[in-house]
Amino acid sequence: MINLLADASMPALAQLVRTCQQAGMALQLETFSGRQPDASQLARAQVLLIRSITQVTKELLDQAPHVCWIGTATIGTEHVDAAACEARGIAFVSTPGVNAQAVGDYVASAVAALTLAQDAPLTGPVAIIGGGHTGQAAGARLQGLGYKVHCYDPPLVAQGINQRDGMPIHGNWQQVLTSAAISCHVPLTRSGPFATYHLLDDASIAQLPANCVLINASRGPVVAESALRAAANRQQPLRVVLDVWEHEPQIATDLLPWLSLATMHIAGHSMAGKVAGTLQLLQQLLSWLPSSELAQASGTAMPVHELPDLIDLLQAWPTSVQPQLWQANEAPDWRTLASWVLAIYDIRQDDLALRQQPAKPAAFDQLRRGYAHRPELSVGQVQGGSWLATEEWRKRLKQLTFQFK
Ligand SMILES: O=C(O)[C@H](O)[C@H](O)COP(=O)(O)O
Repeated sequence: MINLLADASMPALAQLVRTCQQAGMALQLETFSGRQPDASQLARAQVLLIRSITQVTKELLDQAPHVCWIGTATIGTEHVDAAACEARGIAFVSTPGVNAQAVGDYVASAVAALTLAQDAPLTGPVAIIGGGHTGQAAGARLQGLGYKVHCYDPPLVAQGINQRDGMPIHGNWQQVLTSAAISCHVPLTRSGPFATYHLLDDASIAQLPANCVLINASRGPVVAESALRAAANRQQPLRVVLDVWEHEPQIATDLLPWLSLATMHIAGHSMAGKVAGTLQLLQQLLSWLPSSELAQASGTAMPVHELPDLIDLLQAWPTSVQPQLWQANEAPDWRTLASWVLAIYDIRQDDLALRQQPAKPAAFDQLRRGYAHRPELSVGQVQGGSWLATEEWRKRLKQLTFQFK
């Protein structure tokens, strides 16, 4: 028998484990709520399934002598000491790109809400910082909304990559700082030639043009909160959107009145993104098990392809797959597109929810745990006139992930 210890907020996990058990696998599931599992749970576990809030340190590993596989259902991995896992022969996997579509939607919703609030579209190009999965998704959504997008990613440039999905890739930081909007999509790294810790510091933020939109849906410490505080104190006219915070689960409550939009690290929390994370972990676990020392303990090995697929799993959350239909006889203008985005995912509701809570760490965690089953923009379907047949509009609707006939 293999003991799986998992974060309780992993949708679809119980169903997936049941499927494995029905196929004859000897798996036993135990869950923990909150940030860290307790010592007795760790002492029993052989497989650990986590999300971003669980810190896997040497101390945690000391309490988990039987753990030989750790999977995080997230894109970011800085919460896991990967070197310590390797030193103990523990396999460690993550789920790259799994909630990138949700993060792209979040950025689209932020820009839609801010432009409608000022009744004016962005007036210049948009900079994406980081051309990985989430950066590409955010860049595509913004191109779909009609903006010119460029991407700052010196590591990609160093590999000779200068273009991705219609986005020029460059290493010119000044070009970022003169953009009408900037959206951060980098992992948090504290050392090395491309460290991202405090990438947006006081010197950079002070240079941003008036009315610039700055979105951080990557990791809190990428944008120095002290630099935002200084900008707020000098009343610099910026529109800052924070989903992540430098000292989570404690948020910078003093900044809230100055921030345009503030949310509780939920940019990637579409239902499809969360379920896909759980599914991808189980797929990776089933692929690894037969060659591992746990092979015998797990009994019959179930082939990965026998796991249910994402579409089947999502049927348990009908609102996350329900189509949203628009009829448009003429090509939509920027306001209409923004309203379509907000009709599916309205970031302003998440902003309101955070501002209504006493901003204590426990309340932040509770808001995240109880987060609604958010659909992705891909539930949007557009029907209309001849404009839909043009190559330009087909491309833009695809970038927004809307379906069309
Ligand atoms: O790295 C990621 O994938 C995201 O930041 C993730 O959405 C965080 O969500 P959590 O794992 O904390 O639920």
